[in-house]
Amino acid sequence: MTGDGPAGPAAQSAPTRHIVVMGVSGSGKTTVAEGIAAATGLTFAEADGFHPASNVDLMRAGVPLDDTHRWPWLRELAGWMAERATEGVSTVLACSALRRSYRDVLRQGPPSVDFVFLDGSAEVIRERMARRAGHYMPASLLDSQIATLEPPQPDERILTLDVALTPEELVAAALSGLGLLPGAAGRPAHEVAPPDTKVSLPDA
Ligand SMILES: Nc1ncnc2c1ncn2[C@@H]1O[C@H](COP(=O)(O)OP(=O)(O)O)[C@@H](O)[C@H]1O
Ligand SMILES: O=C(O)[C@H](O)[C@@H](O)[C@H](O)[C@H](O)COP(=O)(O)O
Repeated sequence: MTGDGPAGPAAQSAPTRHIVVMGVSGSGKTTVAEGIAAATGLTFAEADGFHPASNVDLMRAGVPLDDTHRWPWLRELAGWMAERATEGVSTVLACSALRRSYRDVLRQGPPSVDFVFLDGSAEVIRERMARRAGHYMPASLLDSQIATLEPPQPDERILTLDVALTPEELVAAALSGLGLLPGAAGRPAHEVAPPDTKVSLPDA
């Protein structure tokens, strides 16, 4: 049987895209990842939803996670992306992915992963966390998130955006920088864009 699975014939030819919007807690990952999903049709997931209750209980109590708490969670996220890839489904994930080694675990999932890093002033982020209602993550954990963060290394070729931009500006910059077009459901820009469309990636 070919071409009539859940993903349809396109899944046989077009590679899927897998975007991870990364950054410390409160940097706007969920907001931007949801915006990318809304604009493109990529399937959205929130990495927070993959944490076991024991991890959430720690964070709620103001205790930072360590590697032992994160490895199984990261492997599960990589597996989720890999499963979607086999179904021909492109994805966008909001996930802190603070360390290079964490990002490397995610890269072991689907055939390719593109990261967008939301970077910016701790004070702006702290203020947003303090105002955010109904989230388990206390603003007091921001310092440990910043201490854990390993900013993207040049060879990772990660698109970095300033959290000071509006959500709309961030989503537009992400779509452009990633070569994603509205409604394209993650197909590479060269398959859907006219030849003169400008797609910018960070310098290698
Ligand atoms: N670019 C932005 N400008 C202003 N407020 C933002 C922006 N991005 C997110 N927010 C707000 O900041 C808070 C944290 O954003 P959120 O998307 O939950 O971050 P994260 O998923 O990284 O923890 C939320 O209340 C959200 O509405
Ligand atoms: O690895 C971690 O320490 C957590 O994943 C953390 O980075 C994450 O940010 C929290 O789960 C809070 O969730 P928000 O990022 O949505 O605030």
